[in-house]
This record gives sequence, structure tokens and C-alpha cells, in this order.
Amino acid sequence: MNTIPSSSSGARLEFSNIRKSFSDTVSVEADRLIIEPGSLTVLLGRSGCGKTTLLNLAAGLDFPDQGNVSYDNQVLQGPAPSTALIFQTHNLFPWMTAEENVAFPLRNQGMVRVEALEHAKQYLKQVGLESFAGHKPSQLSGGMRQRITLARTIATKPRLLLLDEPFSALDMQTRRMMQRYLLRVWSDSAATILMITHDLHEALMLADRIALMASSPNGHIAEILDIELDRPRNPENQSFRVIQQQLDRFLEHETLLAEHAPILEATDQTNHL
Ligand SMILES: Nc1ncnc2c1ncn2[C@@H]1O[C@H](COP(=O)(O)OP(=O)(O)OP(=O)(O)O)[C@@H](O)[C@H]1O
Repeated sequence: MNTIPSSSSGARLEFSNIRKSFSDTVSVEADRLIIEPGSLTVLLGRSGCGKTTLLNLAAGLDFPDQGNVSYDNQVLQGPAPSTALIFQTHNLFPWMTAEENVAFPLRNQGMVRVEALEHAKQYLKQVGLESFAGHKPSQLSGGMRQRITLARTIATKPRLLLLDEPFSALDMQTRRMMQRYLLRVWSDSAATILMITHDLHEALMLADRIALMASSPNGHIAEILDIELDRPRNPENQSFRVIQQQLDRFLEHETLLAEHAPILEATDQTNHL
């Protein structure tokens, strides 16, 4: 067996008039965000602006107080179907080899062991780790472990892939390599991807669309940018740099606002005395 059939098609997600409150003062909003099947959307914003909240709503792991999230035009009432999540830290089974880890969900789906291991090897090949099939996670680097996680996730052929800063614990070089693997896996699988990052370079290397999130007054989507740069993306390209500067300004502005928020709040309270 040399080829792996791709997933049927990516899911369509829609956030409509979302409001999720955590207290009287903290809430996250998304008026309207449509994530088209097979697209790669990045949520970009400073810490605390509500990115993970939106990702959890997309996964159906949490529910909005107002509005709804639709998956293929059906309002989510529970965990989203055919959806996989990848976080910053891997959750591989330490006692299993790389190929056993990747084969695990296939075995769970009823595939016989020999066939599941054969498939696992193919998925490991997709992330350049076929020669490490017999290694345990502890024998591999952080980047390799995240690649196994990616291979295992793709083995389940999810229609929606939700990534919460999956590469942020990795060094810059490994991170760049992981981005290339993610793009390869994305183009082979046709899955819809919604990914969180703080890193605007990463966002620009990967995204079809970037939803820029702001923190004030509530966490919200401030702007949605369609990134119409040719692939593979070249950071030296003039258009790339122009958008990078635009994103840089946005994040800088957000940082300034966050730094001044305590001063502004104090001034506001004094004015009310
Ligand atoms: N379960 C919760 N209980 C109380 N407050 C919460 C809860 N979850 C999130 N929040 C608050 O909601 C806001 C948004 O949090 P969220 O984790 O979505 O932000 P984020 O942009 O993902 O941040 P980071 O980049 O640091 O992960 C924050 O002010 C956070 O403290």
C-alpha cells in the first residue's frame, strides 16, 4: 500500500452573534465568522483576547451564552463531529512506539493490527518520520513528537482540525519545518483548519484568512484579512512584508492598549469620584 485516501471534504464552520461571558467584566464576542470547507484560518491576537474560547466553541466543548456555532449548517449541540484538536503539548502514549501511537486510533476504529501499523507507517512518512517508527516518544525531540501527533491526528481523517498554538514550544527552525509539514498534510487531507497563533510570521506563512482578535472592550474579532499571497509563501516578497507590517502595527497597538488599560481604568475611576 503506497497511498492514503484523503478525508472526504472539509467541514464548514460559522460563528454567528456569539457572546460568551466569564464574568461581569470578561466576555468574548464574534459577530460573524465563516470558515469555508478546506480553508486554513488563523486566529491571531494577544494573550487573553479570546482565541481559545472561540476554538473551544468550534470544538463543541463549550457553548456560547448568545448566538451559535454551526458545523455544516447544523447548530452544534455537543462535540463537533469528525474534529481533531492539537495543543501545544503532545499527548502521545509514552509506552507505545511512534507507529503504535499512530495506529492506535485506527485500531480503535476496528482495523486489524497489521493493517493499522502499515497505515501508520504511511502517515509517519507524510511527516518525514518513517525511519523512527520503532522509537518511543521519550527517544524523540519535541518537534518529532509534534509530527507524530500530526500523523496520528491525520490518520483519523478529521474534517475539521483545530490547532491551539501547536508549535509554540518549539525552537524557530523546528517551527518553520512544522509549518511546512502542516501545509503538506493540509493539502493532502482537504480538512478545514482553524489555528491559533501569537506569531504573525506563522500566521502569514500559513493562512488563507486571518481573523485579528482584539481584547478591548471585550475580546472580539476586529478584522478579517484574506491573505492572497502565492504559495509557497516567501517572507522576502514585498506583499508579504506589507501585510506583515500591517499585522505588526495591529499587535503593537493592542500591546499599548493592554499596557495602558490599568492607567485608563484608574483615571476613569478617579473621574467618577
Ligand atoms: N473558564 C474560564 N473562567 C474564567 N475566565 C475565563 C475562562 N476561560 C477564559 N477566560 C477568560 O476569558 C478571556 C479569554 O481567554 P482565552 O483563553 O480565550 O484567551 P486567549 O486569547 O486564548 O489567551 P492565550 O493566548 O493566553 O491562550 C481571558 O480574560 C480569560 O481569563
